[in-house]
Amino acid sequence: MLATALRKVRGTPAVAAIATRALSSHARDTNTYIQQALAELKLPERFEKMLVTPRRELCVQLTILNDRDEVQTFEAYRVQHDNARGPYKGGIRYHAECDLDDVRSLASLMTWKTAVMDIPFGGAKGGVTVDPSTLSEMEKERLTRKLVHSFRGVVGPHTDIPAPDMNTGAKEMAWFFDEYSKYMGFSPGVVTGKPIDLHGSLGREAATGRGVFFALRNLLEADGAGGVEGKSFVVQGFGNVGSWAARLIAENGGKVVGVSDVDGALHNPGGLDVEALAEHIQSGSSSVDFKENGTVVVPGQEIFGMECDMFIPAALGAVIDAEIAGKMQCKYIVEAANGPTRPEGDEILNNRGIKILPDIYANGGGVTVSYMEWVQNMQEFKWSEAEVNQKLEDKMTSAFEQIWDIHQKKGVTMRTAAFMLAIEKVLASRQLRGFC
Ligand SMILES: NC(=O)C1=CN([C@@H]2O[C@H](COP(=O)(O)OP(=O)(O)OC[C@H]3O[C@@H](n4cnc5c(N)ncnc54)[C@H](OP(=O)(O)O)[C@@H]3O)[C@@H](O)[C@H]2O)C=CC1
Ligand SMILES: O=C(O)CCC(=O)C(=O)O
Repeated sequence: MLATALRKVRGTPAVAAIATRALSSHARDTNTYIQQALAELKLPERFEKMLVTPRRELCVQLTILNDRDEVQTFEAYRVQHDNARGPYKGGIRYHAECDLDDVRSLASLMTWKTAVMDIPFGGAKGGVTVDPSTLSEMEKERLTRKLVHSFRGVVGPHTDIPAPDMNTGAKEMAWFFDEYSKYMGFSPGVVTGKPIDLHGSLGREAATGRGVFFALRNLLEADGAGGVEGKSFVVQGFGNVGSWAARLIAENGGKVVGVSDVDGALHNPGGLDVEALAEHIQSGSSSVDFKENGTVVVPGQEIFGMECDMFIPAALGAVIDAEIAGKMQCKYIVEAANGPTRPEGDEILNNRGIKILPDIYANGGGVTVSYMEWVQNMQEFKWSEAEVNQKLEDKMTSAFEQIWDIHQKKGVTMRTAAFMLAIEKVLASRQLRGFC
């Protein structure tokens, strides 16, 4: 059916450059990757505009009273990119540098990610321009509840389902669920990534990092490089995603030789004690105060030049530009972060023979288990953690096999292969629904 659907839309001139006029770097980068896949698919230009343009963008001002009774105002965004395959889905980020362009790009990536992972959702993303470290717990709660007040008309269990992203987690999702339920009645399915004791799913907290682990293991095996054991890894960002990925790598015999966060980077060619580092950070200490034989503290930017088998960006987007790409000393990059590699960096890495497993697959474990949480909420049952992890592993493997197959058969990068897979699925749904 997909082949028929696509045959009908082919046959007109291949895509030309898309209009990037109003876009700054993040959205333009994502659109470049879409263009590259569209060119391979030889799809007509008219689809390009439709695929890159979000369905809806909501920009609001959130005003709260801070703990000193002063008025504080924050910009917040929800971009709903595409819902052809199901309700919009995507996290909410709290970050000082988050802006509409950033959220636009992240929302688009969600559309392709849910399609690659073959879960019945579309793509959206939310963000608040705020440095959460400057807010107290009470202020963060007020801000989150205000966000629900502004977004409640466009989100819902069958409409748009938010989740955690950078600097948000189970606590924020609990406030979100509670506030939304005040307006709309009991609605656990409005948001995923909730605490286990409040309709969250077992396995969701670790899911993105666990998915990254399955992804990298699949890549090494398919590429004939063997297993994780004995290989060296560098992880940029040691939050939810980076720390879980690093833990699973270490648990499976991999050597994590470098990690970084906002405070700086740690380097230990013999392999860091990841569990001890995670406990150290969890206790409120800075990563750079971690003391271990053989571990040295270096400036954060040095993480990119560390020698390793595999580099895992797990922090912000757009960190690997042309200059950084020229310095990297790894064989593989597995994109745990969203949008970490800029197109000019991507080209250099491809030319250097460094293989990149793209974000829209590599970090798809989070939204996949979010889908499982939503299913459990809607059906009012609970899967065990082992069941969730097994379903996640199956999904990660099945998506990988499809990407690898396109990569091998068409001779395109894994990024282009993943976008090709996703675009075909979204277009087929769009066409079957009548392009409305
Ligand atoms: N959470 C999820 O389920 C999913 C997340 N992602 C993506 O994964 C990435 C990480 O998200 P997540 O782990 O949830 O976020 P967290 O907020 O839990 O962690 C982010 C980490 O990145 C670090 N960091 C931030 N800025 C820098 C910097 N300039 N240099 C080095 N490290 C930095 C932070 O350091 P510090 O702690 O010092 O602030 C922290 O360790 C993001 O790109 C996100 O979009 C993708 C799919 C799902
Ligand atoms: O869990 C989700 O629904 C979305 C997570 C997310 O924002 C992402 O995958 O980037």
